[in-house]
Amino acid sequence: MTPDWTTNLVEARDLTISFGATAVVDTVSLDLPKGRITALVGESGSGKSLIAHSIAGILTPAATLQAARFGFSGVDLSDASGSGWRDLRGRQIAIIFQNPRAALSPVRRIGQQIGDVIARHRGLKGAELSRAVVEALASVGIVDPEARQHAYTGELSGGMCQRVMIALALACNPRLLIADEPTTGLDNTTQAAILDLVVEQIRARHMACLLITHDLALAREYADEIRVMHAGQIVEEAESSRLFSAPRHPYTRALLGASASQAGSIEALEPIPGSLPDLRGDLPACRFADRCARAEPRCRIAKPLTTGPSGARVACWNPVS
Ligand SMILES: Nc1ncnc2c1ncn2[C@@H]1O[C@H](COP(=O)(O)OP(=O)(O)OP(=O)(O)O)[C@@H](O)[C@H]1O
Repeated sequence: MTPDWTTNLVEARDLTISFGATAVVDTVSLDLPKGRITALVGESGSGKSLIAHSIAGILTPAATLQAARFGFSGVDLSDASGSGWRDLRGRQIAIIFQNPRAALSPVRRIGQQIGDVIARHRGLKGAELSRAVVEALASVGIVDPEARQHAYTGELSGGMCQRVMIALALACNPRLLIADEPTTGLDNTTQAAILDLVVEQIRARHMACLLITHDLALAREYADEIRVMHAGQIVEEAESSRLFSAPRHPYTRALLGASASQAGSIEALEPIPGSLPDLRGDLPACRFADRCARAEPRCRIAKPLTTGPSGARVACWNPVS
């Protein structure tokens, strides 16, 4: 199929990321549509951050990346020397991480840090630059931005630092925001405020957003689309409302059953059987097969991808109907 750049900002087909002979991300296909939030969920170690890093261009050089297609609005993301790559990584793709305090300089005032980015990307100077800095801080809900621009990160709360990170990320009007566990470590109220802000900005700017999280409640509340990862493979893809009301892959079911927010009560919590497989070993085609009560012999040989009537896709021979 030809890429659909009117709908999607990023299209990956059969993306594989390996360390030596070990494929830690295995033939993943992922689209990031404009104006929508796509959440990548799964247990720790399932490959979520490596996918984010590969899109952002910050994948460790120790990793090898292969893909049938890996593009951003027509620019090849796998070709670091290609034209457009530098502009893409510097301007059009922004990433925010957990622990914003570590990503910001402790010795420069926050207004100066935002000013540096705006000056570099938009070429503003003097009064125009000062105005843009204050506007950037105001747009992420920093109260009294005129005064706050002079603060150092040590004088701000964790939630305020994340707002500053978001202001920095959005300062050059990127088209894609990657949010990698952006609210881990923040209290519930601050978490909600930060994610409300991210959603508001994504919608207003018609950006695409990749939200990486292990928190299913958060994905359910804020994402439009969910992609469920297990051991480097995407096992189910669906709109958020559909995935949570009718999960079809046995792993998705197990993940929901093991989540305190989704199980309904502590008594109803059920641990996921087994653990993530050792990716260095001999793996079945479906990497969940050894943990799955519904596995069949063919699950070890091939992994299907079937599309249901709602458009949801499940990589399973024997999905829950
Ligand atoms: N530099 C590296 N060398 C070898 N293996 C690596 C390296 N970086 C990551 N991996 C492996 O790749 C797999 C996926 O890691 P990744 O960080 O993407 O997972 P994740 O789903 O984001 O987990 P978490 O939620 O804990 O961040 C893991 O098995 C990890 O051990």
